[in-house]
Amino acid sequence: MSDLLLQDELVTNELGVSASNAALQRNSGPSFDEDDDATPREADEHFDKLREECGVMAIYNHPDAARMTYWGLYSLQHRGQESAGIASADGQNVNDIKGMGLVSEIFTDEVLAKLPGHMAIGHTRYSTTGDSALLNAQPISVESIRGLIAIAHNGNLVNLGNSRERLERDGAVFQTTSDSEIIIQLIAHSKASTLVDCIADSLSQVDGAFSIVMMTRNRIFAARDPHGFRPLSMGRIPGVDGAPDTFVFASETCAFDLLHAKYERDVKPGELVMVSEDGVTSRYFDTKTRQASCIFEHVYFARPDSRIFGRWVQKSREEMGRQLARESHVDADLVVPVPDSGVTAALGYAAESGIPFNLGLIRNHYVGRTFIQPEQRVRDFGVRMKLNPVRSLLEGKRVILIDDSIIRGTTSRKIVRMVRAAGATEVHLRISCPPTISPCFYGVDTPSKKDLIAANQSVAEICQFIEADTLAYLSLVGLTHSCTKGEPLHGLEPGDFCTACYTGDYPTQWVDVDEILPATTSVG
Ligand SMILES: O=P(O)(O)OC[C@H]1O[C@H](OP(=O)(O)OP(=O)(O)O)[C@H](O)[C@@H]1O
Ligand SMILES: NC(=O)CC[C@H](N)C(=O)O
Ligand code: SF4
Ligand SMILES: [Mg+2]
Repeated sequence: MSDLLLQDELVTNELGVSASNAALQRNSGPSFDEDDDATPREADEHFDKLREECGVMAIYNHPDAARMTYWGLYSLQHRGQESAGIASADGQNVNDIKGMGLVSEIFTDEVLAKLPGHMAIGHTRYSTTGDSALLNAQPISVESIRGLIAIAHNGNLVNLGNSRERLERDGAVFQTTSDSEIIIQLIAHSKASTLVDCIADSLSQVDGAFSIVMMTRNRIFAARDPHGFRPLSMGRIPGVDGAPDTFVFASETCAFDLLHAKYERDVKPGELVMVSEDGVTSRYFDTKTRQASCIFEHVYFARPDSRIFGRWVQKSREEMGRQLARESHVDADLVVPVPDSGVTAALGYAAESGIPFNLGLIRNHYVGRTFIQPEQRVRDFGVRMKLNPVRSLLEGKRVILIDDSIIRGTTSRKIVRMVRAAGATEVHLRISCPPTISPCFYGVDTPSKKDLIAANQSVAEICQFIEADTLAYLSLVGLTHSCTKGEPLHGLEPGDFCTACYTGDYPTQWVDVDEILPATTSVG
């Protein structure tokens, strides 16, 4: 038994926070059976659509632009599963088709045939402002004196103030209750002389997180907010036999691989890129703001096969695991990841500690992400439906479980019990980020403070609640180090990340958007 195990109170060291649970009170809180009273049918009836983040995609100069966008969105499905849409243009007309549900459910061959043209933009949505309804599905198109313009947005605006009322007084007719439409209405009502100036003018008026792609009948635009909260990359498919190249923009570079597009660069914070028949041009609408890219993209959201903010997610996650092993070692027989997002960090932890790695929990691939399910009963059932222990691996073993984060504590509590019930003699939990103590206002729908377990309980109390023998989180220094280590050329410095959900120190002023745009399906 390690020293860590013998300690019963919160242990804070230079790098991390940890706690042990030698005096487990296994009878405190609801019992396993009480937690599990949702039947499959009840759970199914209450199962909300999975909610993560939005994905955006754009393509310029391809004969089958809508189909390419479809494939790109398919790779970005993990960023949003509530609704999806594609708008295409052929130089004259813009058409769009949107629907509720998954990309593959909405876009059949027949539907894609109704989206002609060599340009397209697309979106997979997970709502943060405005409810999850067809009218808020994206791309959103608005007619202006400069023609029709369509937008797809990942992020969340925070300074909406009275801009919606002001625009309505100027004659804007809003079609949606989402924040994204404000950007496009500001463009349509800008007094600047050219479309590019109108866009730059609009983008410099809004604050918060926006990685956007836009399309007119003959141009594509891509832009990122000055903090660079959300990712957005540009890729290129070389033209065959002297034909012009195809340009692609996507939230994550994993979308490029399927299209045989080569990653070229990130759209920079505060940059507006335009692609037209004259080629690619770029300008900055803000150069003074400090970068604050979302570190949670590296911890949880993005796929490990994506390069985010100039750095492979796989590299960051593996290093998080290694650093976690250095900060909070515990003697054990087996390192077991909590799939999916815990897998890469667990590989790093095992490599650094020399403790064998194995898949002691098997994931059902037909159940998605659970942490933002609306009802506790459903979340409880969702975890059990999704993850199942491998008794033959766990029996008689001292197990270290590795997960990327604890939000409400639902997953951890279930998994620790599950692994113990499968015969593990000790269960130690290691988390590859610091305690999540504050909600996000920048496009990730983490719950309010009252539901974030680490905002209300100490690490020792959480350890007791989840019934682990010990619990330790990665330190903030360890996390930023893991996302920057060995990246001298393209990556970010530790200070270039937003870490507000671990510190409560937000890079922008924020307003609760629900107060400004209440979730309602009625418009006008
Ligand atoms: O403390 P909780 O409220 O339970 O939330 C934390 C869990 O939620 C996430 O997993 P999720 O199932 O959403 O997705 P994943 O398959 O990508 O890990 C995260 O990876 C944790 O496992
Ligand atoms: N998660 C997101 O990026 C959401 C985009 C936008 N705020 C919406 O609610 O539609
Ligand atoms: S608050 Fe957290 S989740 Fe939100 S942008 Fe900042 S680091 Fe990312
Ligand atoms: Mg998980």
